[in-house]
Amino acid sequence: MPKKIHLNAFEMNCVGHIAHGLWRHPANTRHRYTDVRYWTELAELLERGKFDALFLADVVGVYDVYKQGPETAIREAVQIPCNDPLLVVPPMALATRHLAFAVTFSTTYEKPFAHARRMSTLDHLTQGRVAWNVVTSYLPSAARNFGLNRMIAHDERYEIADEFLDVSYKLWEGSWEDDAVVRDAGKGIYTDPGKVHLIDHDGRYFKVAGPHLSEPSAQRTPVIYQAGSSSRGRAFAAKHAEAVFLGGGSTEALKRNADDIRKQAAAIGRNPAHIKLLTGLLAIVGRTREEAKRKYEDFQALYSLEGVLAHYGGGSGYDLSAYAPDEVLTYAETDHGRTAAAQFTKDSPRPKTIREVKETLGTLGGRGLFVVGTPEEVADRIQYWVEATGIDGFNVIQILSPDTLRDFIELVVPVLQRRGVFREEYEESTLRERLFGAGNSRLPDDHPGAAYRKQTTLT
Ligand SMILES: Cc1cc2nc3c(=O)[nH]c(=O)nc-3n(C[C@H](O)[C@H](O)[C@H](O)COP(=O)(O)O)c2cc1C
Repeated sequence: MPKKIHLNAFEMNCVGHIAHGLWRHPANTRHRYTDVRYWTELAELLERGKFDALFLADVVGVYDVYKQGPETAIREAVQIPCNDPLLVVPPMALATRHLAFAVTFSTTYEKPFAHARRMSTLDHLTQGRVAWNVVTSYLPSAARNFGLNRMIAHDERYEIADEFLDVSYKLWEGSWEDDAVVRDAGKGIYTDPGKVHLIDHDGRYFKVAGPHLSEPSAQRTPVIYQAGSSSRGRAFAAKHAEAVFLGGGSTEALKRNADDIRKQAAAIGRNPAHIKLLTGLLAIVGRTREEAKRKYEDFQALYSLEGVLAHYGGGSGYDLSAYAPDEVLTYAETDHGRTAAAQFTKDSPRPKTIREVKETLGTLGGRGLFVVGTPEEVADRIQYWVEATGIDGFNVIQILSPDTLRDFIELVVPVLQRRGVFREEYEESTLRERLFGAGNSRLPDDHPGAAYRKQTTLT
């Protein structure tokens, strides 16, 4: 029985998410992102395509590393303008019954008590169809937006994230017992106070008394996504993540990271099968190879290297405008994203000049798994990558919205379904059940969050 593949749509509440410059394409409707119907139409399309979820990335600062300022990012719409990822979820949840939603929030800048209630509210409203992409953030401008002069050091951001998750688990898993709400009109008791507990967390970074303000939702803890692939990021993923969005463009790097996360998870007593591993996929599909190639040439002509360099500068910390073309890019330990910093340096089979890095970045698909072809050819590559890396699925990137996903759903999904590697129908389920099987709406017992269940004292 071939492994069923998981598919998310990789999106962001903005005009320029990844395919920079393509907002200029006449068929692109991304400028409609401020219209709620843009989102409900996308959700309905994804549900028709039987996708697992819509994954909404987010940042809380402007990309201002490239050319030492935000001008390029602003001019090129590189993740600015950009709206809140969470507020588009309720209307999409109303327009669908099965599609789930992963929203990105930063443990470096959010506060755990308010965030825990926000996520419980979403889990209630979506009947358990929500995930949280846990990020530590990598933009210095984000630090300046939240009262800091510079970013907190890279590894310390993960220390904060570890404690943030512990506080969250105490609130989600331990504060309310499953039978706390009695709603006994005769006795006038809505909730049994003996079954709602303080958490009295007093840690290095957070002090939270509790109790949680939300009653238990279908999943309690939302499905935990994570996306950082540095060594500290992988250790964090091995402890907390239920789904990891792996960076690193080559199949070798992906396999290496996937194997390492599973090995680290097993070493701390987690079943590695309780972590799904995904990566980004850029697929340009046509009914014929010629049609696909024409689309690619059409998109490449509009792809903006300046926009990509602004995006890469924020993610990696490298301002490539400051280098001569023939200089070799060498790894520098910055406090930005180390996955991005490693991609063309220590993760690259050989040193690359700035000219070569710019050529790769300026080519659509240059940074990850990329395929141009017929539906069968795209499905072939998808199955090859799953077998070659051991990953469980993909975050499908949009070039034109919604044409890219519509092409994928109308042309590639039926091939994957015919080959028995993708669902033909949804089962009634929460997102966690969809990933890990019926009856698994709550965290598995081997997850660190489960340790806070059924404890009357949570300190
Ligand atoms: C594929 C991928 C997607 C990511 N998406 C986001 C995002 O939406 N928002 C964000 O702040 N960070 C995002 N990140 C950054 C990571 O969450 C993490 O904060 C950053 O990479 C630093 O971690 P690292 O040094 O372990 O890579 C992403 C990283 C990767 C590899």
